[in-house]
Amino acid sequence: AFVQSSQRDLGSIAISLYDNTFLAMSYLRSAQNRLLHAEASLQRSNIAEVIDDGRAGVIAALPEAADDLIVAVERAPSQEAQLAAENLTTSLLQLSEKITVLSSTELSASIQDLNSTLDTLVELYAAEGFRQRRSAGQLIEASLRHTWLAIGLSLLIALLITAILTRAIIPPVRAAVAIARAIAGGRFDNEITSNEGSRSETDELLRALATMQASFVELLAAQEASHSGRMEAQLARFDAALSNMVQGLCLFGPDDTLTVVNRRFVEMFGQPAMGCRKEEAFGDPQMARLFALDDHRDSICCDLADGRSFMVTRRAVTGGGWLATYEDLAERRQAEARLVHMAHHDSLTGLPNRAMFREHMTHALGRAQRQAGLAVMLLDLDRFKTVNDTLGHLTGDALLCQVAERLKACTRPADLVVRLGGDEFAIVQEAVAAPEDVSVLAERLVAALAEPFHVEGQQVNTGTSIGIALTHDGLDEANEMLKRADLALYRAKEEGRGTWRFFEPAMNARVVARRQLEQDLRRAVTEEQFQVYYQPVVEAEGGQISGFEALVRWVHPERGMVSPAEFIPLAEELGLIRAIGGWVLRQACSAAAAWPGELKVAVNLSPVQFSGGALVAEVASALKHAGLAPHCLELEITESLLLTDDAAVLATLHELRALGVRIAMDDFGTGYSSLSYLQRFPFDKIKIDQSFVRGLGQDEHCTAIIRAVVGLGKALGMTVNAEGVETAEQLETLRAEGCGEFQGYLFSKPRPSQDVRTMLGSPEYSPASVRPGSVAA
Ligand SMILES: Nc1nc2c(ncn2[C@@H]2O[C@H](COP(=O)(O)O[C@H]3[C@@H](O)[C@H](n4cnc5c(=O)[nH]c(N)nc54)O[C@@H]3COP(=O)(O)O)[C@@H](O)[C@H]2O)c(=O)[nH]1
Repeated sequence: AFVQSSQRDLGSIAISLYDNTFLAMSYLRSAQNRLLHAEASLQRSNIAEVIDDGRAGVIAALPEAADDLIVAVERAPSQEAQLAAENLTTSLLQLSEKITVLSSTELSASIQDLNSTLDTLVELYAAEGFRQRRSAGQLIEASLRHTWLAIGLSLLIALLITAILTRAIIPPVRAAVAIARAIAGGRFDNEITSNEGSRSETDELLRALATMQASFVELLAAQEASHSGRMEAQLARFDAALSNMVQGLCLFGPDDTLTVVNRRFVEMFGQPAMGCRKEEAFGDPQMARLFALDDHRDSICCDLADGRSFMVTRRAVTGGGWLATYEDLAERRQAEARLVHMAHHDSLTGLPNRAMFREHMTHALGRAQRQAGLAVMLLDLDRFKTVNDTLGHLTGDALLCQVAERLKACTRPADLVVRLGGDEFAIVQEAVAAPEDVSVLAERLVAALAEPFHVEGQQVNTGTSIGIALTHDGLDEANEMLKRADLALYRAKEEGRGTWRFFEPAMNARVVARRQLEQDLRRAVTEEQFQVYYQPVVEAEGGQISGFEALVRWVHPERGMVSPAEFIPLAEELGLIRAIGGWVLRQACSAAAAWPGELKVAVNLSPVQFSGGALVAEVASALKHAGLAPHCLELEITESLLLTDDAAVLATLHELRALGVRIAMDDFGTGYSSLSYLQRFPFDKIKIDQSFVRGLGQDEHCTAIIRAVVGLGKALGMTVNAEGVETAEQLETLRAEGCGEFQGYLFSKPRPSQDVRTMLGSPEYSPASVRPGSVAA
């Protein structure tokens, strides 16, 4: 900084010398020259006596000299010089003013005075310039001195710093190198000390080394632990493998002493003395036979004195020694027998399976040719899928076991009861003298399975349908008989389940037709070949339409309109009902949203739609999408859904209710314990099954049942709907019994969506105005 300041000062002096002193002096010299020229021209004019010409030269020179002097004033190197220059300028200007009144001599004398004053002034400027030059020289010398001093000081400081750093850094760095070498050499117990809290590089380095050493120690400990853990796990696995071997095992070392025996070996032969040679392992010389194998025979059968037989297998061990395994031949035979049993029996029910059925049939058909006839019955549980879907597979399995027991209880020991798979059972009845023998058994079976089951504390109702095939031409074959029984079973199910049918040749065609229907239905779902029809629900009081029931129709491309009674059970069986039911729900909600007022729409739900857990969300989404108020949607469920006290079904019903939709019990009275269902859930509506309405006037029980249901509905605060009302007489009776609303052909058949407005526009749906026979088409 000092050197810089000196140089700056020197620079200023040099500039001042040039800009002020030298330039000012040059202007002074210029002014002097002008005066000298003026004086010279004055003298020349005196000599030539052309005085005016000489005076003219002076008049021109004086102002110019004054201008030069003004510059010299401005650049004066000191105040003294400046004052002198100003005085001279003033004198010059004064002379210039008096020039005309002065004589040539006076003028010449004045100019000479001015010249001599100018000389003095030049000397003054020169002296000032010299003074400045001298101070520049002094300054340079001082600057040089200071520069050397600064260099010397810097060197001293540098030496000092080097010494301090050397003392502070090198010992810790040496220590760090030694520690790093020790760590690299595998020593991890080095004592590493560093200055606590210090942020110096060496302390940081030492701390890093300490951390590194600690990490190595941890890593080694972890490796060791994991290695010994692996070893232990390996040993445990090895031990578990040895202990769980079904064969006995012993291992002799290279010195032919007993080294290892497994648990099974001890169970088989007792504990031998370990570390002994084979002759001494057991006290009993008989037992030495167990080790009597030589290297040339690797497998022998060894009979012990106690009657047991073992298959002994010997193997040489790499590195010397040998091991032998022992298999109890009696156990092997038992295991083989178990395998044969498993191959021929169903693991769930313990009944013979399909393989056993075939074998048995081969023999039974041979016997049938020689003796009396043979019947194959094929049984399928009714509503088993619903039980499985709603109550879960464990309940389904338990039900199948109970069914197996009942089937066995109904048959004779000579009959073979088989589980073919799923809910399909078969019975082979031998020594059949006449078809009636088979019918008697079939009837017994249907009745036995129609009785409620009690599974895991719940009552489950199922039933069975039976297809029967009889030997008839002596050329029968197991598969063919099964196929015929299957066709008969189809017919039994079609005819309402809970019944049996004998095979008839015409059934073949029906089954082919059903298979075709299955295919068509699958396509119908993808191509949405459905329509929703609407049947009005009429209020008893006032005869107004309060809503419509949505009923699906399948518009088959070739067969035309197919009844839901035909395809809904099939859709349930094929797992298509969720797609169809969801579609109907969305259509019905959208249609109802467009109806005037607060008309309700009732949608039928299949029990299958309750499984899978998506129903509530599906209903909520249909309502939201259509913009329909939840209380305008009524969901109809059937009693079959409540076959059991299934908590999940009830929870779903409560969730649906929480959405705000209404829940109706459809086909009421057709189940086994209809009344008890009403306890389980607070329905909004009960729909009396059509069969009771149809029975009015013919069967007095029907009137009694309707009266009871209406009374119950009133007591429980539920609307009672009578469906299937076809005649004015039925209507009158139902009205007299107090039914709240009606549905039936008497008012209208279900009709397509576009007819709803026409139905609503009809002058009156008042029961009084509807004459029997005036049913809308
Ligand atoms: N899970 C679903 N099931 C549905 C759906 N749509 C219909 N169904 C069920 O199919 C069964 C047959 O229905 P359908 O052929 O439509 O018969 C209904 C009416 O047409 C019929 N009905 C109405 N009034 C009368 C009458 O006066 N006489 C007479 N003989 N029949 C009449 O009754 C059926 C209505 O039944 P219900 O549902 O019990 O009120 C039927 O079980 C339908 O439930 C569907 O979308 N999903």
